[in-house]
Amino acid sequence: MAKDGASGYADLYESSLLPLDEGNEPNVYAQVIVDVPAKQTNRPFDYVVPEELRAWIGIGSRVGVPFGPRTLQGFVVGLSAKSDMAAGKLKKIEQVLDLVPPLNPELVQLADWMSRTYVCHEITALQAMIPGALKAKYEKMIAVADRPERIDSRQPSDGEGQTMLFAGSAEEDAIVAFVRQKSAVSTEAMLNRFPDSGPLLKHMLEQGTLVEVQTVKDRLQAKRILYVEPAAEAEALLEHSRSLPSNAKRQMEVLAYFSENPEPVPLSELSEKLNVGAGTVKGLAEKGWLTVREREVFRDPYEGRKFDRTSPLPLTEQQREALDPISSSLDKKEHNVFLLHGVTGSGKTEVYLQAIQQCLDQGREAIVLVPEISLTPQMVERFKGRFGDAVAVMHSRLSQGERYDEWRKIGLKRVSVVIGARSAVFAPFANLGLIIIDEEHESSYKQEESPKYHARDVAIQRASRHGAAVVLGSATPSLESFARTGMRSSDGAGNEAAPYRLLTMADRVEGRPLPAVHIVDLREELKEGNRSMFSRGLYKAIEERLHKKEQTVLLLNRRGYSTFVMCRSCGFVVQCPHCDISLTYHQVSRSMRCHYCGLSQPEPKTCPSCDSEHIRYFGTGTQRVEEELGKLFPGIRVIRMDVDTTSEKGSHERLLTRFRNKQADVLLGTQMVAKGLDFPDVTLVGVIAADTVLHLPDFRAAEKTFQLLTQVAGRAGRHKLPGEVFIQTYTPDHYSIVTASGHDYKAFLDNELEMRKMRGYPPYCELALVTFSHEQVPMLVRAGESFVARLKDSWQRSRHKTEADRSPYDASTSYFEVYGPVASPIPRIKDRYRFQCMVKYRVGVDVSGMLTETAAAFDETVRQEKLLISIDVNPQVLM
Ligand SMILES: Nc1ncnc2c1ncn2[C@@H]1O[C@H](COP(=O)(O)OP(=O)(O)OP(=O)(O)O)[C@@H](O)[C@H]1O
Ligand SMILES: [Zn+2]
Ligand SMILES: [Zn+2]
Repeated sequence: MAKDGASGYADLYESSLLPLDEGNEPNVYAQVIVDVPAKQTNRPFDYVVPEELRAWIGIGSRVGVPFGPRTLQGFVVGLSAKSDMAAGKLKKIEQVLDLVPPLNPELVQLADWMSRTYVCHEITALQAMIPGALKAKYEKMIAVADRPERIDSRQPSDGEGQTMLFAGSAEEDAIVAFVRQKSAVSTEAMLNRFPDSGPLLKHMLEQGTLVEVQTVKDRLQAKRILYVEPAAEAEALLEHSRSLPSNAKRQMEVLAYFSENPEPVPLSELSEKLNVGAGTVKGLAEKGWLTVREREVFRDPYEGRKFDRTSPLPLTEQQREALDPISSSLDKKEHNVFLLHGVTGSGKTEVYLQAIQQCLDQGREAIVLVPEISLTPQMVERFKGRFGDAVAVMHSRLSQGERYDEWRKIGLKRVSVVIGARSAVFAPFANLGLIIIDEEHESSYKQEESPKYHARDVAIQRASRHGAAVVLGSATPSLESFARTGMRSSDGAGNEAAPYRLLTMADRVEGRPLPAVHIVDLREELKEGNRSMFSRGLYKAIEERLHKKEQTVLLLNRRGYSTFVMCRSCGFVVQCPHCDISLTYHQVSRSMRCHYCGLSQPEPKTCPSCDSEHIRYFGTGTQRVEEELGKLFPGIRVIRMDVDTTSEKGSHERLLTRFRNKQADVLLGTQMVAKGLDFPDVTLVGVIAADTVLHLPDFRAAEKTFQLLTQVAGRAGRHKLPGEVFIQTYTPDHYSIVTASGHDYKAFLDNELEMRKMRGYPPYCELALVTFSHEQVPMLVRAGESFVARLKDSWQRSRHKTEADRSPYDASTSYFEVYGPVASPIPRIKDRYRFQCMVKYRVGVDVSGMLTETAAAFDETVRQEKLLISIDVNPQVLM
């Protein structure tokens, strides 16, 4: 058959299978990505758009399409007048799942970009953009075997059998008519209608008169409730009322009510208000005096909550200087990325709010991303307080229904601001003006499962297509972002064109001072006989707060719990001699290993540095801290906030509200207590052990330590009362701790950049991590080594290609190294061993392309040997 598109179209006209009218609309074909995340299906398939569905199908529509023997959900990613496929092979779209496409052309293009950038299937990217409620649910239904429609390449038609179709009994005819009328019927509905038809149905299915089809359903429907409204004017209602028998008191009351309140009211509300049953209302509806109808409602997670309206604050000079460039970028509808570096309490939120106001005034829309953990009522209040019902809120603690409804408000244009965690970056706005990412340094903006995207990069992609501004805000910007504000390119870091613009707010509002920070050397405490987890300084400070009725925040970071080995006498941490990261302790083998180079050595009995015997793996739990607080300060009221106490829905908020209402003296917790909280009476912050993050086997360990300490310190003294901070540590001289105590981001940056440059880590290069897992180690080693060899080979080939047309002076970007394979830091999960290799490269190298190509060569092994290969471009977690 003709491959050429035009003649393919002509073929269709002749084809008896697809009778098309003359003078058709041009968009007769749809390109559909189907819901099968596999390499073979990772491309659009052509389908015919039937005449009757044409009005409903657009780019971004969800459809049900026949695929092999099944019906699958798919996304329409293109529409065209031509198809390269042979006409006889094309099937029709069976269903459209939404009246309005849930995605738009821009998001569909974004999915394509994501699949190429993050090495994932396009369907995986598309699915990540819609709420869980819209993920496909498949249901078996019965349909009439409509031969012409069902004929396809797999099922050559010989015309036989069709003539037999209606040669059945009267009951068979009735069944066929019934099914035909409904297009498809569930077995259940069928047996309801024809109670004894079980055997006949089976026979009809076997015979081929009926077929079993699979249809696509939503997991969740929009919620509908019954509303009652008057069907006549007030006068007429009262007249009807007078015509009722005198004992129909209830009915009279209802009519009287509607004569005064003509607006529709939910049936349940009416029943409650007037104390009448549904029967009374039904009686009146049957008389034609009232109308009862179903209406869609939104499940509102903030229903009944009042948000006091706020108006814009007069800006401080620093806020004004930060807002101006954003403002003029919005004015020009230019795409720009701003990095707003503002110290804790400098009033970044007010800058966001006023920028959003301007964006809304332009008739454009805004997205605000915040880390899940700081999506507290306090944060929501600030946005709802300023923009009221124009705000939708999306976070994971909403029920699936609530999430779906908040999301639907976007498509229905009921809201123009979305505030949410990572996935809110996909809010299907069509006219975006501004995307704000608060606490931009947070690693939770990176999704750890496929698609392994970073919300910051996705936001910038989207904004560039909309001519929108992006504001990345933080008191402790990530090194990667800061580098993009224009570090000298001779460093090799950042782009010469400085893709981000830096905006700085160096002071807290109203001249409030940053808190005074004390570093406490825990080795000294031990020397002086204090074996408690509280230093004398911190102890006294807590005691003082209890006395003054002020509040304390205590941070205990449990990340890295028990995994590194440290000397309690001198603070020495056992490190890899080749990689400058701490070795990870393995309890089972009592050994320590390096996860970058594979070095392994036994656990030391004494400290290699000071010979002390107090060397062991390190860690403390929040529960133990709570117990000790109770012992030291009898009667102290502690709120403990960690994974154990916050697993229940709403518990996080409840705990914070209790703390805000001063029902506790101390808020003790993990990283959760470090971010975004703004409580006026918190004047003391204590960090139990600052070292826990510092020694993680992660090149970002120092950066994370600095960020965490700066953020948690920033909770103290944000209002009238001045704050004080105690950082307890075994490594008081580490630059991340020293610079954090001085609130000195620049000094930290200088130190850290030096380190990164020396060791070759971002922002001096980019990373990609490939993790292999399998039940058997030899298999892994073989696969890993062969993967690395192929990848290097792919690089050699592509380098020769690109170097041919590069000027001899430009060698700077040509950088590509592969390290490993070595065992992963978590060497076994669920009985599968894990190996990894790390790729270091510079921007300009198409690492995603090379990884895709290399991985493709392992398809067979992956399938036959159950080998798993996971690719993470720009990983945040190296485990
Ligand atoms: N222009 C202003 N005039 C008076 N008060 C202000 C102004 N701007 C902000 N504030 C107040 O200053 C406090 C700190 O502001 P905000 O919480 O926005 O800081 P932030 O920069 O986001 O800090 P963090 O990074 O610690 O979250 C808030 O209580 C806020 O209401
Ligand atoms: Zn020691
Ligand atoms: Zn090493």
